[in-house]
Amino acid sequence: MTLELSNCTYGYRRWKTPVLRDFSYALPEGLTVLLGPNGAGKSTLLKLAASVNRPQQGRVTLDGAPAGTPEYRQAVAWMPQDIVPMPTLTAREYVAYIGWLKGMNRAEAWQQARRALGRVNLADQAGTRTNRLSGGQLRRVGVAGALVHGARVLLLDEPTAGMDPYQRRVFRDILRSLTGDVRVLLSTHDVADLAEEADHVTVVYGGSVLHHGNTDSFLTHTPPGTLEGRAAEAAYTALLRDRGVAA
Ligand SMILES: Nc1ncnc2c1ncn2[C@@H]1O[C@H](COP(=O)(O)OP(=O)(O)OP(=O)(O)O)[C@@H](O)[C@H]1O
Repeated sequence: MTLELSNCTYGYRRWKTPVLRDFSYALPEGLTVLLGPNGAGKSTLLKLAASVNRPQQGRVTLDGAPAGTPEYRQAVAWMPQDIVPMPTLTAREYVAYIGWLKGMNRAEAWQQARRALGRVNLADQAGTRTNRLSGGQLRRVGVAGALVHGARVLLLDEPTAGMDPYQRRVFRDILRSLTGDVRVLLSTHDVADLAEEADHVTVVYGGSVLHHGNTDSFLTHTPPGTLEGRAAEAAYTALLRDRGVAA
């Protein structure tokens, strides 16, 4: 199963330089962490892969089938960077609604929403309206929304932002519990937290891929003498500096 962006160009304004230009990328197996400075194009890449936005040029495909079809949307889950609460919906209704939008029937979506909320430790908030949840709780509802329909590709935009350390651990356990050929592309600024857990690391800058490879190859950028537990952060900083990026 391959999610692929081929020669994609995307800009938010026609008269401005595109954010991504002739951008090609194939999502590898397992967990890939997507890193890059603010404004590098991480969210833009995720939105193209999620078929939320369409490239002005190029193609986005899953096993060769084009993005935007119902099959594609069912196979691919996207958690946006900003989860917008819906004041009229409870956490469970919100997650079930995502399941329904992704093609589940109502009963199944309702059932799976309960399960997904349980996985993010929010079963006790299932009946709380989403506008009454804390920022971290709302992000966990977003993660539940990405899990609800059993997608084969998870695109998660800064899923751990605002989560407390315990919930970040719960989230890492969820990632580890994904079975079968589920591919995950996850953007984060919590470099230390996640990069060492990943199978692959992709670093983007200025709309291009600055580094892409398995985690070991990323960690070779760690300068000698780096404190234990700081390897990923130090590797990231060294990599940007070596490529002349002042982030
Ligand atoms: N809706 C929008 N309208 C206009 N420009 C946008 C919009 N969204 C993003 N951009 C611009 O596109 C570029 C890439 O933004 P993007 O959000 O993809 O970066 P990012 O790597 O996710 O950044 P961050 O780490 O800050 O979330 C930035 O220059 C940003 O200002």
